[in-house]
Parts: sequence; C-alpha cells; structure tokens
Amino acid sequence: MKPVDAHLAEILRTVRPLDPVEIDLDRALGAVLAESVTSPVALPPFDNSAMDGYAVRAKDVETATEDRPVLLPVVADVPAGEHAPHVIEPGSVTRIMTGAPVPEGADAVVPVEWTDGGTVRVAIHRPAEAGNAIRRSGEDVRAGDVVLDSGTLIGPAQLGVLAGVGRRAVRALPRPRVLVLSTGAELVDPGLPLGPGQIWESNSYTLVAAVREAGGEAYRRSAVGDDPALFLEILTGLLPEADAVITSGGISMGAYEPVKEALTPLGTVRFEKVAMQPGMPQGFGVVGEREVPIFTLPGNPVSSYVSFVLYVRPALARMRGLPAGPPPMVTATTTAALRSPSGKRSYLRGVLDGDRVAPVRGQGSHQLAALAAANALIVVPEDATEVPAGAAVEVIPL
Ligand SMILES: Nc1nc2c(c(=O)[nH]1)N[C@H]1C(S)=C(S)[C@@H](COP(=O)(O)OP(=O)(O)OC[C@H]3O[C@@H](n4cnc5c(N)ncnc54)[C@H](O)[C@@H]3O)O[C@H]1N2
Ligand code: MOO
Repeated sequence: MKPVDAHLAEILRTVRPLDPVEIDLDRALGAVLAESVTSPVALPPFDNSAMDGYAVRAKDVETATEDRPVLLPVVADVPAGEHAPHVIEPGSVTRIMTGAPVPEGADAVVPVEWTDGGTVRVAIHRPAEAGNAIRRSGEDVRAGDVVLDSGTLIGPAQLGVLAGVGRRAVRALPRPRVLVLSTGAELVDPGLPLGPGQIWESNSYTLVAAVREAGGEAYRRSAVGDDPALFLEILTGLLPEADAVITSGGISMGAYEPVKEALTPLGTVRFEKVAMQPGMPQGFGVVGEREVPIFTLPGNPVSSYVSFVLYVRPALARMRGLPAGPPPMVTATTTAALRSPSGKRSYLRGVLDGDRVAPVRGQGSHQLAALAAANALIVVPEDATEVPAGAAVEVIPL
C-alpha cells in the first residue's frame, strides 16, 4: 500500500498555483496578491482632525482653566469632506469635525468636551498642546510605500488597505473553482423522500463546505448515479469551469464503480490503496486538455472528509499560492485506549479539549454523527496497533 506521505507528495508535485488574473476588489477576498501594492498618495493625504471640536492656535488657549475659560470667536465651520481652504488668524478658531482638514494657522484641535460648544463664540476651559488631536499627512503611509507584498493573502484588513490606497482591482491568484460530484445510485438529495435502499446524499455538502472553508469556490453536482458514461458526460460538460474536481464514491472493488470505470481508460488518473484508515481507496490525477487535477475520494462520508483534510486542502493551498503541506498537528494526551490496524495510519475522530483528547464513540467510516461530534483527528502511526490511555498522541484539529 502507498504511504500517506507519498500520496500527498505526488499530489503536491502535480498541482500548480493558478495563473494570476485581474480581480475586482469586491471579489478579491481570499485571493493571493501577485503584485506588490504601493500607495500613490500619502495616507492620510492631508493633516486632519482626530476629534470633533475646534481648530485653534495652542498659544491662544494656553491659559484656559475651568474657572477662567478663554473666549474666542468661531470664524467658520469645517465639516469632513470640506475643501475650502480655511485660515485662522491669531485669536480666532474654527469648528472642526473628525476627518476634516486642519485650517492653515491652526496647530491644535480642542475636543468639544473641553468647551461650551459655542457656534459664534466658544468658551474653552482646558489648554491643548500643539499637535493635539491632529493626524499628520503620511503618518500611516507615505506616497510610494509598499502597503502589501506580493504573496499576501487578501483578508478583510487587506481589502481595507487596498481600497484605502484607491485600488479598484488587483493582480492576484484567484480562489480555485472546485467542482464537487458525488456518485451513487442509492443517493437522494436531502429534502426529497427516501425510497427503499436509499440514503440522503451528504458528502457533497461536507465537501462543498470544506472547499469554501479552504478558500475555494465550490460548485455542486450531486447524485450523479452509477453510470460511467453519464458520469463522464457530466464531468466533461462541467470541466471548462473548474480548476479542480472532487468526486466521492465509485472507486473501490464493487461491480458498479462509475468513477473508476470512467477514468481508468483515460490513463491520467491512478487508483490505488493508501495505507490509512479511513480513506484507503484513493484516486488522483488530471483530466482534460487543461490537465485539471481530480481527486476521486472514497464514498464513505468520514473517509471522504478525512481525505479532503489530508490531500485536497493542501492542494488547494498550493493552487492559491500559499504554503502547502500536511495539516498542522498538536500533541495531546489520549483519555482512552486507541486501536489501529497494523500497517495503516489511523485518523480517529476525537474531541480535543486543551491538551487532552477523547476518542468519540463510533469510529466507523460511515458514522456521520460521530464525525460531527468530533473536532479533531487523532493520528495513530502505521506501526502502532494499540495506544494506552494517558499516552501522548498527535492530533489534527479540524
Ligand atoms: N471488497 C471491498 N469492498 C470495499 C473495500 C475494499 O477494499 N474491498 N473498501 C471499502 C472502503 S475502505 C471504502 S472507504 C469504500 C469506498 O467505496 P467507494 O468509494 O466505491 O464508495 P461507494 O461504494 O460509492 O460508497 C461507499 C459508502 O458510502 C456511502 N456514500 C457514498 N456516497 C455518498 C454520499 N455522497 N453521501 C452519503 N453517503 C455516501 C454509500 O452509500 C456506501 O455506503 O468501499 C469499501 N468497500
Ligand atoms: O478505508 Mo474506508 O475509507 O474504511 O472507510
């Protein structure tokens, strides 16, 4: 059987980062920058007020106290967005709002709370030091500064700075478009009634969600049936829109294995047994002229999700231009004894709580509810068949 690490290594050798494209800011969340972004202007672009209050000369208010406020005429109002250049003469002030340009001649802002709030004449009862509540031009970013390096993952704050430096679009690696196809004649979409021998289709829901969580855009085509020709027709029809394909089911030893039967003749997808449980039957390769990577995951629900975590998630990271490797692990103490088949790496479902992990009841690869109760996979190495309670184990948080 093929070792887990060898299977991942083969996948990561095959999968390439997507080509960068121009992406509008509104669609750029989760994309990875393929350019470094500089600011065309200083930020803030002009000296502006950090508070609502009065723009003053600090010297004019230096004697102000609660008992002996300084009385000054208010010569203008400066709301944010104002562009008329105001100048204050010694002994006068303007009203000013947060974000409004500081008038020429003023060197401090007195917050409204230190005044009587007057609009014609204001009584100021606390002095302000020069520079008080003024945000200087360029103190965030200078014109020409790099604000984001190439390779940066665009999250909410990065979108904010892109917009803040006036960018409408960026050159970036897009989020991979992933087609999720589930096969099986016994599958019925949730919401429809079950007939005899049928079950509700769940894998595509798990996998679509997992793709989205991993930064991809997912498209579902559920319950494709068990006919290899129809499977191939559907796959071929949807392939032009996909950067990667995930299938579930139809790859093991049964009489009706549509995925294996349809893809084996192409010669570009390999079906093999990987030394792991769950998830032993695996297939990986490329399809179509664009050599789109395809992950043919086993149909058992726990097997397909575990396979996603181990193989597809790192591959999507590589496609996005992010660091890609095995899932991060932490060490914990198992609260109960564990069993694992010899020669296979087990990924047991567990609940990780601090530095302790408890295996859940129900370790079958069909046990959806047990998977949903877990928040971690407990890794038992190939050479271990039993692990006593209290032993240290490696755990993959989910
Ligand atoms: N003779 C052998 N039989 C099996 C072997 C084997 O080595 N020799 N391997 C077993 C293992 S391990 C697994 S895992 C499964 C993998 O089978 P397939 O990938 O071909 O999947 P199916 O047969 O289509 O389905 C397996 C199981 O999962 C349920 N299923 C499938 N798709 C979905 C879905 N979208 N939503 C919910 N449940 C799904 C399906 O009803 C089956 O119960 O093969 C073993 N057999
Ligand atoms: O190895 Mo299969 O994936 O038990 O469930």
